[in-house]
Amino acid sequence: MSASTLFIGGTWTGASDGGTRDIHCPADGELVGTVAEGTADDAARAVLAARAAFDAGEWSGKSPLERGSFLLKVADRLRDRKNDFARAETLDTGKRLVESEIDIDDIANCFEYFGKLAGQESGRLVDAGSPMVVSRIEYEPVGVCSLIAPWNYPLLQAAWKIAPALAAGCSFVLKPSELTPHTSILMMDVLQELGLPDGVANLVLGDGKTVGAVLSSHPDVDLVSFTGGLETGKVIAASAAASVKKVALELGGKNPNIVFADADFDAALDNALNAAFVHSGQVCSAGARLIVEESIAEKFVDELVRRAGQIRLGGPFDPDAETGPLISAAHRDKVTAYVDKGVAEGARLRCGGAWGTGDLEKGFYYLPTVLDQVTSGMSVLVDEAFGPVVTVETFTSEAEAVKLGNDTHYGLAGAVWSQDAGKSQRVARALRHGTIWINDFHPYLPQAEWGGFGQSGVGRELGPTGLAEYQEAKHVYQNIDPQVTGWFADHAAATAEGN
Ligand SMILES: NC(=O)c1ccc[n+]([C@@H]2O[C@H](COP(=O)([O-])OP(=O)(O)OC[C@H]3O[C@@H](n4cnc5c(N)ncnc54)[C@H](O)[C@@H]3O)[C@@H](O)[C@H]2O)c1
Ligand SMILES: C[N+](C)(C)CC=O
Repeated sequence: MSASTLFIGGTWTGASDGGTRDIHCPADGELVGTVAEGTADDAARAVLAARAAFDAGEWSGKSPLERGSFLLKVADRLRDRKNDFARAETLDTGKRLVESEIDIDDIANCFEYFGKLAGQESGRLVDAGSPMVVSRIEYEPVGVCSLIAPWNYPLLQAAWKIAPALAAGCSFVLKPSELTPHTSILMMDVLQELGLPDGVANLVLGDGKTVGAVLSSHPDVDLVSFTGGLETGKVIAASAAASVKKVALELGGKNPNIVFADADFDAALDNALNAAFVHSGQVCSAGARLIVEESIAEKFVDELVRRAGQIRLGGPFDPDAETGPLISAAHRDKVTAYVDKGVAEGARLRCGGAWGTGDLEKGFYYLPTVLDQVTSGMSVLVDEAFGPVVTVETFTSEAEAVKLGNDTHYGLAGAVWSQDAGKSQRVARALRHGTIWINDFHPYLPQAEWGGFGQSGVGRELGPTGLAEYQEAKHVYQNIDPQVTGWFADHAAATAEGN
C-alpha cells in the first residue's frame, strides 16, 4: 500500500499505481520519509476535482472578504506550527534551520498580505459617457490553476501562488518538486483543518514529465503558474499554448551585483558574500555576477576570496554552519561541470571549485567558489550556476557597468552599491531586471511585485499584480434606459406603411 500523501478532492490517497518515492536529506543522505509518487491519472483526477469544486462555487462564490479572513487564519496557523514546517523544509532541502524559520515567517506574511488585499478588492466603476449606463469592472477568479514549484524554496514559492489563487477564488492543483514534498503535505493539512471546501486545494506529488506535463496541458486547467528553470518553463509554455491557458513563469536569473568605488566597502563586501553564497547559491536572484569598479577590484576580490574560503559548511542543525549542501548528487555534478567548463574556457579559479571533504562527504557539499578573468560570452557568464559560484568582471565607467549588468538574456534581479544617490538611481533605472536593490541584496516583500524581464519570466508574483494574475477582469455594461437604435431599418414594415 502506497503512502497516502496525495490530496485529491479533500481525500488523502496513495498513487493510483501504488508507487512511492523515498526522500533523503541532502545534508547527510538520511531517509526523511516515503511519499506517494503520483501518476498521470492522479494528476488528471486532481484537475477534475479542482474543476468540480470551482464550478460548485462553494469557494469561488464566497465574498473576497470571507476568503481574505480564511487566509488570515492560515497565516496564524502557520505561525503556530512554524517549528513543524521549518523542520520539514530543512530536512528536505538541507538548508539551515534558521533559514527555514525565516522562510516560514515570510510564508505567513504572504498569506496575511493576500488575506488583507482580498478584502479590499471590489471592482471599479467606469464612466461610460452616459448617465443612463452603469458600467463596471468585476474581478473574477481565473478558474482552475496548476501550481508547479521548485525545490530551493519549496513552500515559499508555492505560497506565492497558493495565497493569491485562494484570495482570488480559484481552485488549484499543487505540484511541488519531487525532491521536496513535505511542507506541501503539511500545507494541505492546514487548509483541510481550517475547513477549505473539498477539491479547492489538491496536491499531487511526482515528477515533472508525468504529473507536471498533465498539469500544464489538461484542457480543464485555466492557468499554469510555474517557478523553475528556463528550459522547463519553455516546455510548459509550449504545452499550455495548445489550449491557450494563461501562463505565469518565474524562471532563472544571472544577476549582476555592481559595486562602485564609492560604495561602503565593508557593507558591499559582506553583502557580496550573502548575494553569492546564501543557501549555497541555490537562489534564483543570487548575485552570481560581481561587477566591480576597476580601481577597487583587486582589493575587493582579494577580500572576497579570503572571506569565501572561511565560510563554514555543515548540516542544517550544526550551530556553526553558515551554509549547507546542494540539493542532490545530480545537481552537484551540474555545478561541478559548470565550473570545470569555465576554467577550461579560461576563467581563473580563485577559491573553491571542489566538493566538501571529511564529514561533508555524507552530503552534496560544494565549496564557495570565485572565478575571475572571465570575459563576455564565456559559459559561466551566460548560464545560471545555481550553486555557490560567483564570477568577477570589472568596469571603468557608469555606462560600462550598466552595459555589463544588462549583458544577459535573463532579467530577474540586480544590485547597485554606491554612496552617490543620483548615480545609484540612474543605474537602477537603466538596468533591465525585475528587482533592483540599492545598497542591499536579497530582500523581497509580499507587497512588492517579483518577477523577471527578458527570459526570467512572464508575469509577476506578489503585490497587487500577483493577485491580478489569478483574476479575470469582466466588464459589465448596463443600459438602464434602453432605446431603439434604428441602425437596421425594418424595411418590410416601411414598405407596408408605404402601401
Ligand atoms: N524566478 C523565481 O522567482 C525563481 C524562484 C525559485 C527558483 N527559480 C528557478 O528554479 C530553478 C531551479 O529549480 P528546479 O531545478 O526545481 O527547476 P525545474 O525546472 O527542474 O523544476 C521545477 C518544477 O517543474 C517540474 N517540471 C519539470 N519538468 C516539467 C515538465 N516537463 N512539465 C511540467 N513540470 C515540470 C519539476 O518537477 C519541479 O516541480 C532555477 O533555474 C531557479 O532560478 C526561480
Ligand atoms: C524568490 N526567492 C528569492 C525567494 C527565491 C529564489 O530562488
